[in-house]
Amino acid sequence: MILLAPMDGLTHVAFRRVVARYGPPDLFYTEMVSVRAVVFQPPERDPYLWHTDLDRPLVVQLAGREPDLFEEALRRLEERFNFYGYDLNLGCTRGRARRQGWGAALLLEPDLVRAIARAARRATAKPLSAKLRSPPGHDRRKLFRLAEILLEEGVDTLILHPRAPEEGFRRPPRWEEVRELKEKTGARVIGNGDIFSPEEARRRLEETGCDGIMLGRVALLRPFIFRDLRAFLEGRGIPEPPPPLEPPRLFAEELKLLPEGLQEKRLELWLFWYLQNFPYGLYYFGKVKKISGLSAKLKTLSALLSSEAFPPYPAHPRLHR
Ligand SMILES: Cc1cc2nc3c(=O)[nH]c(=O)nc-3n(C[C@H](O)[C@H](O)[C@H](O)COP(=O)(O)O)c2cc1C
Repeated sequence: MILLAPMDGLTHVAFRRVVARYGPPDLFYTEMVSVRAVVFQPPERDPYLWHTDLDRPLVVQLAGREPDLFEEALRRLEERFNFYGYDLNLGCTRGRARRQGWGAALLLEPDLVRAIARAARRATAKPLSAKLRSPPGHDRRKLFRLAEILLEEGVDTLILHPRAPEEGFRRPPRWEEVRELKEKTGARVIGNGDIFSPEEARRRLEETGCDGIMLGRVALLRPFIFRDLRAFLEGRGIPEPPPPLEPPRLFAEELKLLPEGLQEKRLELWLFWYLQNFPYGLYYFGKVKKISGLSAKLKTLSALLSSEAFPPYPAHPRLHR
């Protein structure tokens, strides 16, 4: 199983459709959606939940800390849409999540995790995953205990990004924890973290015996990675990359699905990552950011990228945000 990771501000419907047009993963994930927003606003009008037939099967990732809000949010989503499944965010380390005590903050609250998983399971019979970071200090005992709790409460897939919250993206992920989690639980385990090429993807699958991998930033740099990875795993070799201007053109077309007020910001957020494919990418990004308007931005990009080509894999982002 190859999954597209949830990424805040980035894995919206427009981006997912670009990915789908090149070659889809087995499962798409939305960016995280707050349970509070789902409960207190009309979900149909929430662009973070918009989706189409192309970006399917789609899992909605939910973030929050109140079990009753998880339950109510899931009921509302179940009544209105036909998502493939849901995911509980137990890994986000961003400021908002830290301040409000959700995401990775929940790794230290096993009783609350149990209550959330139980409430979620009451509200849906669909596939339910939980995406975790390793607990602080890479405490294995805590990791296995959390896994046990989640599985007891009916979560069917564990997705592990084996970095502790305090590490941000600084230290390499400890993939041996993915293998141990699989061995220890026998559950469906998906590994995530620092896969930047088809070769690395295959190595992680082979080394850990996990059931699948989830790709995040490499998909921002190469939205066609799922096509490449599938071809590579099937022994067909990696196809030629598209011209560098093609993904931004497709992206700008698909952005029309989002509210107008969001389109330019979303293009910028993505270009910050995408342009890191190229040695002077951050300089290009600075130039494009200064120009206002979608079509003016594209025109500038077209000049900047006209003599660029994708370097071979691995596609490493040089900077984080
Ligand atoms: C910009 C950005 C936004 C992210 N937003 C989310 C999110 O909404 N929910 C989540 O569970 N993880 C989020 N993550 C973490 C990714 O899903 C993933 O676990 C992490 O990037 C490691 O995978 P990678 O090395 O393949 O990028 C985010 C990561 C990045 C870089």
